[in-house]
This record gives sequence, C-alpha cells and structure tokens, in this order.
Amino acid sequence: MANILVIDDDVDFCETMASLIQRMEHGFHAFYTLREGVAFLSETIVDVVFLDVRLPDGNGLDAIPRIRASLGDPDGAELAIAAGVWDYLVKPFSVKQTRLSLDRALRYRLEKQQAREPEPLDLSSVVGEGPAMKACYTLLAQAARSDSRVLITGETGTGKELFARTIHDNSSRSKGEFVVVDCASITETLLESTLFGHKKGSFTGADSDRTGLVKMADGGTLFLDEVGDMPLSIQKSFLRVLQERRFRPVGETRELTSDFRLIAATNRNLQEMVEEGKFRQDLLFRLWTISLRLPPLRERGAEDIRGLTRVHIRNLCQKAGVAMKELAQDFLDVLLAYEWPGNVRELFNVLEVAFVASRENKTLYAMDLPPEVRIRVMRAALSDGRGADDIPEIRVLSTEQSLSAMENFLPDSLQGDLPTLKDFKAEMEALYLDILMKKTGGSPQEMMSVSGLSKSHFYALLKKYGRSLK
Ligand SMILES: Nc1ncnc2c1ncn2[C@@H]1O[C@H](COP(=O)(O)OP(=O)(O)OP(=O)(O)O)[C@@H](O)[C@H]1O
Repeated sequence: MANILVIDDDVDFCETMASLIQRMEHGFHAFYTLREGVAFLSETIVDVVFLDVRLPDGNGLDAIPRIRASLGDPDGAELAIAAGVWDYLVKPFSVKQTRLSLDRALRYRLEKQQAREPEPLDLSSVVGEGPAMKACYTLLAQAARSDSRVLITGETGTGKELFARTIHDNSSRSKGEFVVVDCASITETLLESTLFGHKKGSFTGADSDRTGLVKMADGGTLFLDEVGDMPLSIQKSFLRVLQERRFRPVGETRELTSDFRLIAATNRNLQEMVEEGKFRQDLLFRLWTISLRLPPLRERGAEDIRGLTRVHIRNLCQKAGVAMKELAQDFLDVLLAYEWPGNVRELFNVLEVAFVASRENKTLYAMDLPPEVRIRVMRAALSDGRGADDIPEIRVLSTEQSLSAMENFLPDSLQGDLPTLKDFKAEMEALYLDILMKKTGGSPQEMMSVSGLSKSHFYALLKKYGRSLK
C-alpha cells in the first residue's frame, strides 16, 4: 500500500481521486492549499504527490523543490522532476489514464527503493575496517543476496569458514542448515557415506541408516572446507551431485535429491592442482560463480590487527569476568611487527597465551607474549639491519627489564635452567650464521668479509650447523 497526496483546490477533482485511490487500496490525503500540503509533507512520508499548477496561495511548480526536500529523498527528483515532473496530466483526464500513470510511478519508485536499500548485512562477527576487508564485504554482500556458488580462497586462519557462515546467515537460506564438510579430515573410505549417507547393512559397521551431509544441507548451505583435499574418486561423484542435485546413498537403490547452496573453501591453488592432474577441471568450473580471496593478516594493515586484538581481548576479559585490560604500546608494537603466518587464528591463540600469562595484571605487556613470537620479531628486526632501538620491547625497557626481556628472547632450547656456556655459544653461533646469510644475501665472499672468518672456519661452521649456501 502506498501513500498518495493530492494538493488541488478543485473539490470535485479531490473527491474523484479519493474514490479512485481508495479503490486501489492506497492511503489518500488531500489539501486545497499549497501551504497545508507542504506542511503535511514535513511530517508524513508519501510516495506520490498529485500537484495542481494553479493554487490559491501560489504556483504548484514553484513548490516542487520544497516538496522534494520534504520527501527527504534526493532520488525523488527523478520521480518528481526527471523532466519537470513524472507525468503531466491535463484536466479533465480519464480515470484509466490516471490509474496507469500512478501504477507506473509507484512501480518505478518501488524498484528504485529495492535497488537502493537492500537489507543491511549482519557483520557483527567479522572484524576489520581496512580497505582489503571492505573489498571482501562487497563480494560477501553480493554472495549473501544471491544463491550463487562461492569459492573462498586464502591462507589458513584468514576467516574462510567465518565468511562462509556469514554469507549463509545473511542469505535467504539462513533458516536452513549450514553443513560443514571437512574434506581434509574425512577418510577416503568414509567420505562417500559421510557425504551421501548409507543404508543399514550396506557395509560392515553400518548398523543403521545414515543421512549424509548433502541431504542434511537440503534447503540450506553445504560448505566444502579444504575442497582441494577431496580425493579424485569422490570428485567425480560430487560433480554429478552438483550437476543434477541427485545422489545415491551407499547401498541404496533409489536416488535422493537435495537443494543446497554450495560454498567451497581452500588454501590451495586449485588451478595449479588441475594442471598437475590432482583436481578435476570440470569440478573447478562448477565450484564457483563468485570468487572471494581473503587477504592474509600481514596485508590487512595495522588498524585491523589492533581491532582484532581489542575485540578478542575484550571477549577473553568478558569470559573471565574481569575488567578490560589495557594494551601497552610495546605489546601492540610486537603484534604489529610479527608476520602472522597462521593469520587471525594464530593471533587469537597468541592473545589467549598472553592473557593467561598476564594473570591479574591490568595491562598486557610484550613480556606476556609467547617467546617464539618475540624472538621472530627480534630476529627480523636484527636481520633487517635495525638496531636494538628499533626493537619495540627493548626500546621501552630499563636495563633490568631489558635483561629479563633478553632472557625471554632466548630460543626454546635455552629456556628454563641456564644451559652450559658451550651450548649457549653454539646456539648463538647458529643464529649469527642465519642473520649473516640473510644480510649478505648468501654471498660467501661477503659473509667471510663481514664475519672475519677464514674460508676453512666459515665452511666448517656451515657444516657444523647444517646450513647450505643457495
Ligand atoms: N575478520 C575476522 N573477524 C573476526 N574473527 C575472525 C576473522 N577472521 C578470522 N577470524 C577468526 O579466526 C579463526 C580462524 O578462522 P576460520 O576458521 O574461519 O579460518 P579458515 O580460513 O577457515 O582457516 P583454515 O583454512 O585453517 O580452515 C576463527 O576463530 C575466526 O572466528
């Protein structure tokens, strides 16, 4: 039902319009003066205005900008004044003609509104405001508002499953099941029965009928996690399911159907796997219409790392029933300098370790972070040619604190009880070699010149620590 306003001082005309519009089951309002009509518009949202040109208190055409402003809809301009007005009706005009024009204007407005104002997405479980993530949200929205197949790629821990769930939760299938198939962990012998189900007695151990995951996803979403790990033998039967939406449970004679939406994810390069004969080209074609690549954490920028950290620490504090802890600058500096090969999953694990290590303290310091993370940051800083001043943790600590920080930087093998000097020297020698190699790009001449080692000593050290030149 739409809301229609007539501003016209012709009483007969207003009555005719009232009966027409009410028959069309729309809301109807009429005013005989411009002032009253415009005042009404400032309080009420209407869809279409029938406006007389000559009114007792002014010219209707002059009021169009004010009417547009009252509608609060800049695109209303297109409706009301695309070429002056939506339509220009000359009195006396036929009911049929008026009805037709009104219908068209309302349809146009509805289409505009639908195109302009899609349902807002619920992204409450996804954190990240940087440009790399914003580009992903655009694709996520497209995926959520369609029923297309989606292939999500990205390194481990980048949020592929989280995105798949968010697409499902925001889609028209959200009331159906979101069924996860972990292609990497299901054994080849069980994959077929897990996916398609089986009939009681069809093989040893099949004590009862079992509904497969494909059927469970009927009306919902089937999420194929690590699809690159799906054995070739299953790829063939799965291709058929995608083409025909039909499948046969193990030991069953009749076929079943399932209407599911497919989302697949992988951290592998499927095209390369196709070229190596490890993945079927025809299946790859069928996996996606929309392809979404999630960026690794190191490409997402400092703001996203800070945002994810704050959100996760807040969740941990809430769960533990303690006040939100503060994040010291040195703590954030180490998090920002680390490479995060395991992405968001690794960040969350590291934060959990730091949270536990911080005990009752109100602030999280770099000291609370796992030593391996801090060692890597220190090594990277040293091998980049940056001095201790550039290593976040050392910069802010007193001598005493630096000493204990350095203790924490020690490699795992040297943690705990103090090792013998010989072991310690060996560990440091190996570390020195690694840094030397990185800084010199592995050139033996340069390595010998920088380190001052003789040729025989240099090659003996390489051999001793199992390092080889590229
Ligand atoms: N943008 C994000 N906002 C909030 N949490 C995130 C985000 N990305 C990932 N996570 C969290 O990180 C963890 C790992 O995410 P998820 O399991 O979705 O990654 P994945 O890419 O599917 O990993 P894998 O390839 O190893 O299966 C989850 O706890 C998830 O909630």
